[in-house]
Amino acid sequence: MPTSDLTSVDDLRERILADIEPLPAYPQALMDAFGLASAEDVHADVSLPSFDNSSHDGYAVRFEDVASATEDAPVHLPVVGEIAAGQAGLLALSPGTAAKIMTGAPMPTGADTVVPYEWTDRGVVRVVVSQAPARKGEHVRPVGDDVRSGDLVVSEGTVLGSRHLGLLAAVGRATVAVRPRPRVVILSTGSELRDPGQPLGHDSIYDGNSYLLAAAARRAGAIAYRVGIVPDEPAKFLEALSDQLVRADVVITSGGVSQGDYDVVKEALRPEGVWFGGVAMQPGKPQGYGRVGEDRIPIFTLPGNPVSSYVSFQVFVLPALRRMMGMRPEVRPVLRARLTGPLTSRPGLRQFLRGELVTASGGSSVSPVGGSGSHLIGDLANANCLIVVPEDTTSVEAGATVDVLLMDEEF
Ligand SMILES: Nc1nc2c(c(=O)[nH]1)N[C@H]1C(S)=C(S)[C@@H](COP(=O)(O)OP(=O)(O)OC[C@H]3O[C@@H](n4cnc5c(N)ncnc54)[C@H](O)[C@@H]3O)O[C@H]1N2
Ligand code: MOO
Ligand SMILES: [Mg+2]
Repeated sequence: MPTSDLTSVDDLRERILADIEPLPAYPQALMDAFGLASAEDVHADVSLPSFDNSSHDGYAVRFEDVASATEDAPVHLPVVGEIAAGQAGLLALSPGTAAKIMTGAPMPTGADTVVPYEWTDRGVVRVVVSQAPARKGEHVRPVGDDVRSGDLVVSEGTVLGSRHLGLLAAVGRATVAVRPRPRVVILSTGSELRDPGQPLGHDSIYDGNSYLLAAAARRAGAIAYRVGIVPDEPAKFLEALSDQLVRADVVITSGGVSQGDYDVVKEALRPEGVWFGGVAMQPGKPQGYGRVGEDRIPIFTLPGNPVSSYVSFQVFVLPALRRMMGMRPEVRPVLRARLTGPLTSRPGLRQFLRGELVTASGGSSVSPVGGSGSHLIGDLANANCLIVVPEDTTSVEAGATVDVLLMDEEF
């Protein structure tokens, strides 16, 4: 197939993303929302802090009462009470008095400043203050200093990590609207495939792809159902597929999409209206995408070569899963690194070569790992990045800067 007949990587990705919608949102208890995207803009119902409180253990005072305190001319104040965190304490502090106050405890009205213990004799009945605060309000955390009631605290699409869950709890939210993890069904096609742990004939190979794809889906945040192996028979493939559709938000198949006589996926799904075609990339040239079954479940039919499956997942499936979860489609930063040696690339195809990225203070460098063959899963596992060579580039010199995408576990 001449490269002019191929669909571009970006066109297919955009077509897929235009077809995929976020899954419906539902309210989720905070801890179970970890790692999911917020499906709402959350505004604070309270301010943080919600009352003026002390940042130090010490004495609540009026600034003017202690402003002159020095080591040589300390100020003496009667201690009229004590306020710990969680205790409403004194209602009002009269001029010329002090109240013991603990970190986080509410400031009594009338007091505007806190003198830490270290600047005093820690007196119980009377306190001797031998250092003056620099300003009124020192060691006091005023209402709304951090967050004001009504502020946007988490915006829609934010992937909820520890910081966000901590903040949501801090403003009193017990639940947050999220989108569910997509349920991804994974089918490997190929009569040559065997399950790991089973005996291998001279003409059979182990099914690596369903593990690769299930792990990649799980890493993306999805729930992966690894169905296993389906032989190269259209009727059996369609039967296995229809059995699985009830529990699928997405289906991924591997194998059977190229030009071969037993390319079962293409044969079975083309009549169903699934699109099959060549994409201007290597690995991952033969691709298919469409919808199947009564519920029109999105299906990605990835090529069978293991590296092709991996790259196709990263380029097409991952952005789609992220959109379903209400996340921005791209997750990887595109890094730039200096190439340690020259490389060549096929014209008209975007090539994803395996590389080893080394980051150093003087800048990052990247070296190709292994060859460009789509079957080289050993090298795929050893690499830590993909070097992306654009369609119009056929050679890159040593020392030139290239785009690099980190592998799944590396970011
Ligand atoms: N005449 C042509 N032949 C091929 C072309 C082409 O354009 N013209 N394209 C090649 C490219 S590029 C790719 S990629 C592959 C895609 O093949 P299929 O998607 O049809 O996959 P299969 O034929 O079933 O298998 C290809 C290869 O991968 C191995 N495989 C399959 N499934 C698994 C699995 N689950 N685990 C591990 N390995 C798997 C399979 O044994 C084959 O070696 O087509 C080229 N051919
Ligand atoms: O596109 Mo295939 O994935 O080159 O081997
Ligand atoms: Mg084939």
